[in-house]
Amino acid sequence: MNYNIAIIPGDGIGPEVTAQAQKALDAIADMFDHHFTYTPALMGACAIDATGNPLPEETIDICEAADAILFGAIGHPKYDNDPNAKVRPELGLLRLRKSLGLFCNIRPVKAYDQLIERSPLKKDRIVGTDISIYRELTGGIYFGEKHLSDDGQVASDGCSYSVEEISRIAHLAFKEALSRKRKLTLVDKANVLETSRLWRKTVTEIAKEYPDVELDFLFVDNAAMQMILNPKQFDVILTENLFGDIISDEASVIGGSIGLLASASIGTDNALFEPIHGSFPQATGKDIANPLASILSAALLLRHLNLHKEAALVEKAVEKSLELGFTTEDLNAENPFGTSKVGDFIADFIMNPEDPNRNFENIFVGQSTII
Ligand SMILES: NC(=O)c1ccc[n+]([C@@H]2O[C@H](COP(=O)([O-])OP(=O)(O)OC[C@H]3O[C@@H](n4cnc5c(N)ncnc54)[C@H](O)[C@@H]3O)[C@@H](O)[C@H]2O)c1
Ligand SMILES: CC(C)[C@H](C(=O)O)[C@@H](O)C(=O)O
Ligand SMILES: [Mg+2]
Repeated sequence: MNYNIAIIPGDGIGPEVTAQAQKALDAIADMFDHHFTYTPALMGACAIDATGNPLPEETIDICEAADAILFGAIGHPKYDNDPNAKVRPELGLLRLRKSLGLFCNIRPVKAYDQLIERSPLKKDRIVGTDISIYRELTGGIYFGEKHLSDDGQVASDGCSYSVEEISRIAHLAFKEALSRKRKLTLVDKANVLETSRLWRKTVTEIAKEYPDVELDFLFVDNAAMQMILNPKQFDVILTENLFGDIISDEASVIGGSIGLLASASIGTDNALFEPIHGSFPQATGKDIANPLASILSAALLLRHLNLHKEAALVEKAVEKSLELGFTTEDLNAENPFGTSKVGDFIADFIMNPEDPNRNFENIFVGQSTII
């Protein structure tokens, strides 16, 4: 089959990790006789440099025409450190999510057995953790009215949600729970925020349509603590935009590195796949960033295209790399492998799943470890 994939590498480590995900997709194409046509597109600081606009019109057109979008990361310190910047790379991503209607961001979190000893958290707390975070992505405080007073002394960001915005992601989260352990936790701040009270009311109403799903509620401050104290209690978490952003970075510690956390941003007509991490500017060009979040995002992309066998093979390759310690320095400080070497390993495993040792020697060239 032929698939048209838009590729947005972005800034910082974005292009490096996306290149490894592309290697994995190319290997899948070879193995399963698919054809992936990649159309590159600009977004973020690189797009500002090239066009003055963090999200050029052409990028939206390319994404709308694609079967799926693979995105790396955006962001640059020159904007992070300048509160007066008129235009920002992040605006590109926010506008893309909004204009493609990518309202549902799914962030799977798991404790890989192979990495249990690498997590900074105690083993018995995290073994078996498997959470699916459903983060609302096109509403809330991210998209509310912003204001800065003329004298620069007062600023505000409005937060609003409609029943419709809450309902459409809530239904998807309940359906996900039905296919898992049948538990859904709504994370909110209903003791303070009007928007959170609307979330509780709406989700409680929708729960009547899913009697087999156990629904519970946690205030976000407590949820942040429970995530570290007892993450195994969670199955599906449903939450609004800002809380989902924060709680998913926190949850990534369970797995051992944010460099492992993939995500799918789903809308009615489009879908975009991206690591949850940012452009990690300190690592740019050093070949040290973990590419597995991007590679696992490519696996989610394959699932979206209904290529489940293919996705499972990519996931198996990732698990093998974790098992052998074939990983970057965030997971393997003693004997780290480069970003591109990890990508080579994954592609090689995909092409030789029955004989994974075949090309190890080539890949290990220049590395002190011999497995
Ligand atoms: N989706 C996105 O594009 C996205 C997400 C978050 C942040 N950002 C942007 O990225 C820039 C940097 O932000 P930040 O430093 O807060 O977040 P970040 O995710 O880029 O990095 C935070 C820390 O996480 C670790 N990390 C991140 N990615 C990693 C990887 N692939 N492998 C190994 N370790 C990794 C590093 O220790 C790093 O210092 C900012 O401009 C920010 O706006 C973009
Ligand atoms: C870069 C930023 C706008 C973005 C967000 O806050 O959604 C990022 O942190 C993420 O998690 O994808
Ligand atoms: Mg984030």
